[in-house]
Amino acid sequence: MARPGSRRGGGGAAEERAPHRAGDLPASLLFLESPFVLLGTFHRLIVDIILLIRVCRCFRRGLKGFQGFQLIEKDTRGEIEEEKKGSHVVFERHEFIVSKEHFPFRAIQITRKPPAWRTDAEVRHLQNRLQNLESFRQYSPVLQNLLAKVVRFEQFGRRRVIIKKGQWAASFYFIYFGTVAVTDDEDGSSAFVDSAPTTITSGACFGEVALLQRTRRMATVVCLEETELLVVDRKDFFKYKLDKELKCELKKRFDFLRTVDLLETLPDSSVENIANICKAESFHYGQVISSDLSDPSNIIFIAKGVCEVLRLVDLSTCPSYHKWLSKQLCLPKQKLQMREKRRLAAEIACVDRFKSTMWSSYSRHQLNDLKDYYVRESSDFTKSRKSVVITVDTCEGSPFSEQKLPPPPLPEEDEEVVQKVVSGRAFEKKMTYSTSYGEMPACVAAAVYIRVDELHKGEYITNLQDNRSMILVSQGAEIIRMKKDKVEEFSDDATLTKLSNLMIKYPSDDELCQVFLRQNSWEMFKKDLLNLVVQPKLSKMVYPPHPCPTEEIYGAWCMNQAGILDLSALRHKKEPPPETCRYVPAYLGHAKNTLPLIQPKLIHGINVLRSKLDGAY
Ligand SMILES: Nc1ncnc2c1ncn2[C@@H]1O[C@@H]2COP(=O)(O)O[C@H]2[C@H]1O
Repeated sequence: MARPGSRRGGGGAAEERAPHRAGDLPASLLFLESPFVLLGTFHRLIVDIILLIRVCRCFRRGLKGFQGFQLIEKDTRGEIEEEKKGSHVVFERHEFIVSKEHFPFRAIQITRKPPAWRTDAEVRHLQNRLQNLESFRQYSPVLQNLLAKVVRFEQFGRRRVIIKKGQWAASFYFIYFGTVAVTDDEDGSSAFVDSAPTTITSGACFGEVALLQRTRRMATVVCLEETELLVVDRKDFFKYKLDKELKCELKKRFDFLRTVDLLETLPDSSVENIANICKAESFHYGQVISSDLSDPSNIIFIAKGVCEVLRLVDLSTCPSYHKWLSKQLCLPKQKLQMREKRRLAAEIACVDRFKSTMWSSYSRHQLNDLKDYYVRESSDFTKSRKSVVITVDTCEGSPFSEQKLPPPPLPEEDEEVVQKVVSGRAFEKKMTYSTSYGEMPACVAAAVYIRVDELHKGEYITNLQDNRSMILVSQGAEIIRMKKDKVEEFSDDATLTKLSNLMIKYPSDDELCQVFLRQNSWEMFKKDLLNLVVQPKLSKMVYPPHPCPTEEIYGAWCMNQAGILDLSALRHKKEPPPETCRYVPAYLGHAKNTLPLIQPKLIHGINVLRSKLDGAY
């Protein structure tokens, strides 16, 4: 039997005749045969494999910070955890990223299966998960089940274009997580420069128009952030009659817009076009619909329910507040005796008589000079009213500053100081601010939300006369929000005139402040009256129905936990607790780009020193 080795030399007699010597072998054979060369090659191979493993590990670590980590199989995740145990302690980013808002890992696994492979239990699981989506919830349970059988999961990063304007439609989308913008350009770049782009957020759906009307895409849809979508492909869209549901939705929007007085002169086709380019959004009670209504390019229609327009009024910029405060802070501590009152009245009458005598003693010429003087004074006063100058009280012990100096510039390198200013801590204790009514302690700088308007079904809001930021809050409403130029595109002359003439004017901050102060004193009176009537009955009870508030309910400064600024506490010169800062600092729109001059506290009411109501009975 021929041995394998015998064939290597080519067989033949010559091999037998002349045994091989190393020098005679071909180079390739030499290479194979040398154990050192073999070892070297093996070593290189091992080094390459180790390098490859390291690179893969780096990639996997990197992926964990990315949401796509969810797409890595579970076993791989386990492996990574194993590797972690031996390595340094690292920040587990995915622990924080995977939240209930993201599409869960198990649901992703189900959507990755072809529809035929999904079990009933898996379809039910998916259907339950999709209940988070407002637009999905509206469908009948049967349709929901059918959709759960076919949806695909897709995840895109910021700036990724999902739908390109002008292309034929292939899919319909539900947003599970994230926000997309609708733009008119093809690459969606305008969404990142537009201050208020048209957005669609989680829970809503898009991409139905081109499918329903069998036309090309009417707009580009681009991701504003990392976005998770559930996709229904064209064939499933028609197979499960999703088109019927969406046509119903479109009809509802059309019916509503038909009732809006602004669009009453438009033909049905134009209203239908407008209905095509908008979405109805539902908001629960108390949810903020828009935190800044000042953008004139948007228009919001109230399709259902009621919305409130709120204004966060910074009382520390309102002259009426300072006038009111100056009166409150000068209130006599004790109730005046009758005799004392008479004496004061007599004094005032004396002063008045003296003044009137003086005025009548002036000549006409002198009176004119005086008038000039006062006009100049009052114009200075108006100027000073516009800007509240803040002064830092440098003298220890005194809560009120005598100097009216501009605030000293902050040393840039002193980060701690900057931090303090930003957080509002720098304004504690030592700060006063000067107003036309004198120095005010910073602790009375307060801001309050005031309702300026209420919008009902069929009403709309746009074109605010001034650019103060207003907040729109839902009272359980459904709204339709769109760009004004889109409405204008389909409008006739009558509608355009109506739109351009529309100017919504709300009272100034100072007027709102006056309303607040009036309401506040009425609230305080009601409270006092209630105490007067209810207290004697309560005192007869062994246990009060609610625990009585103690001194501890006072947090920082003179603000209690119910958000009532207590000026009577300020009069008693109660020392504020030093470092505790439990009040809510108000975020004011006008201070967006600057450091806050003064940090107002968000309050609900003001408590002042009041005389007892006992005498009223
Ligand atoms: N103004 C808008 N507001 C909300 N969604 C819109 C608006 N304009 C277009 N869309 C959606 O963006 C989608 C783009 O593709 P379609 O035209 O298929 O369907 C469109 C609508 O679903």
